[in-house]
Amino acid sequence: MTATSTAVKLSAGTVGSLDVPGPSYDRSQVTTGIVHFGVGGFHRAHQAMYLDRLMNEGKALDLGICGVGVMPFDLRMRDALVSQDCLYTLVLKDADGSWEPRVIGSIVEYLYAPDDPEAVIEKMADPATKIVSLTVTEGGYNFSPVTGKFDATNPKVVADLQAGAAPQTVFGLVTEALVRRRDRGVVPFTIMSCDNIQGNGHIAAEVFTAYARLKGEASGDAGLGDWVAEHVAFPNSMVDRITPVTTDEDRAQVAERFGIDDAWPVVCEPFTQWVLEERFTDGRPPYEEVGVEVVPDVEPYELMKLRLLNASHQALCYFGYLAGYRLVHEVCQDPLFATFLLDYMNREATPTLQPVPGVDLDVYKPQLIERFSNAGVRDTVARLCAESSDRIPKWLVPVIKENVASGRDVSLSAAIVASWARYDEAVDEQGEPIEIVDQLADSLKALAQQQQDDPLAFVKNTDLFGDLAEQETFTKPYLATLASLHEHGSRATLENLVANAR
Ligand SMILES: NC(=O)c1ccc[n+]([C@@H]2O[C@H](COP(=O)([O-])OP(=O)(O)OC[C@H]3O[C@@H](n4cnc5c(N)ncnc54)[C@H](O)[C@@H]3O)[C@@H](O)[C@H]2O)c1
Ligand SMILES: O=P(O)(O)OC[C@@H](O)[C@@H](O)[C@H](O)[C@H](O)CO
Repeated sequence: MTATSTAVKLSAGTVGSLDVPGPSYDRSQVTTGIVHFGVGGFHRAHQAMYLDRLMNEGKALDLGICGVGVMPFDLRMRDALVSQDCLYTLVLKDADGSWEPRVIGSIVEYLYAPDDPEAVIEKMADPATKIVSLTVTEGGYNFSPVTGKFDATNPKVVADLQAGAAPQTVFGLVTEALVRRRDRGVVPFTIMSCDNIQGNGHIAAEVFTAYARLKGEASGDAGLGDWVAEHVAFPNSMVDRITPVTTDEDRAQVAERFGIDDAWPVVCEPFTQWVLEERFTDGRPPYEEVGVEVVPDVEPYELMKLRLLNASHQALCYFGYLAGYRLVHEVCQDPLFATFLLDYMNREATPTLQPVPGVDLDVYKPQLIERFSNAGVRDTVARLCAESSDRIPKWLVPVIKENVASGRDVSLSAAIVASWARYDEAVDEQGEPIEIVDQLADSLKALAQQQQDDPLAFVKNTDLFGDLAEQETFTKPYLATLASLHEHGSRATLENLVANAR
């Protein structure tokens, strides 16, 4: 879709003339101090926005962001950002239909790694770079959710480990930069994960150290893994802001409402939260001055967010899709679904949480339903159904395992897993095909299709579920829900689950 003819192409030259707030700082004076892998919607709605807030106060101007993409998909982001001097419009969409725009200027350069891996490595090796941050999705960490160990058999990792290979992965690129810093006597940067993974800093430490050990072994640099483990900081963080995929309609609306021709604006909800562990090797922006909670221990916040918000997203998406919904707010404005979500949160997620400093869960949980119900955001059920094999094992399976181990009921969590298994049969309740978007789509569909003969086939996948298929506390409600989904459909199944929970 092309922007309306009166819209002005966003650029360093035009930003000052727009009728929308933008950088009050001189971007030509901003230098790179943060390298970020995975510049998608979320990074631009969250970390880059917080930094822009600081820059608007005249701070952190030496900590501008250099975005890096490693995936083919990132070519589009490179072209979009480079065409507009890395500026973009961030639009907060309120439930009342109002839109609040701001042009963000904290990303100052963008490198597409396959174009020039050496440039990316040297950017990170530069002593001016203090932090390498990541939003590379749950799958980007390349670890088994069951064992927590790095997958050294990934073909791209295997290729990066070859002597003399130009690195393609975030592991290969980052490790080479760390080697250069070590050899040049430069303090290592902090690796700051901003992905939705419990203990994201611990996991980042695990996978980057594992890669460094393998690289060290392959290149005769035996101490490399230990050096990374000892000298690199990996803060944990809890990150939160619902950021749906930008649509062509969003682009057209940004042009029409604000007169900005922006190749890739970002839209999101007004709510934002970032709780960050204080653990950095070489300083950090004074994030606490712009609303970030910097704390010694992030774990209670992470558990709360991943098990209440993210797991609830999975709780609503398959049942919602099967019931005919395509937009998240429509699902959550349906009282049956809202009740089911709150039942899951109260009965099964909450008993696995720790006390969360400063947070009243009785306020937080209904607030989630309100956020999900924001009709302005137009988040899609499809976004939540995608890459489920990276999400359910990391967010919901730990809740189930903890409850099973403590002898508590898991009926609702088991039902959510059953709804995923039913969804992955790839045919909806009207007999129409469902497109399963998942890197494991083929194997998941094959398992789901076997469940007419073997109803436990899907959950016998031990890579995703460990030994849950052998736990009767889990299998009993799982089998009951799966049978009900086949026999009565999504809505009637939910009605029954909700009634039984009373
Ligand atoms: N969208 C949200 O509401 C939201 C909110 C909180 C946290 N997050 C976190 O941010 C992540 C990204 O979300 P998004 O909305 O920006 O998605 P997105 O699809 O817009 O961007 C994802 C980015 O990750 C990159 N990526 C994917 N796999 C990779 C890999 N193996 N190696 C390197 N880069 C890889 C992609 O190329 C892309 O640049 C989520 O997976 C989640 O962990 C998202
Ligand atoms: O982006 P993912 O894959 O981590 O998960 C999908 C959603 O649950 C997630 O993006 C939420 O919208 C987000 O975590 C809200 O802060």
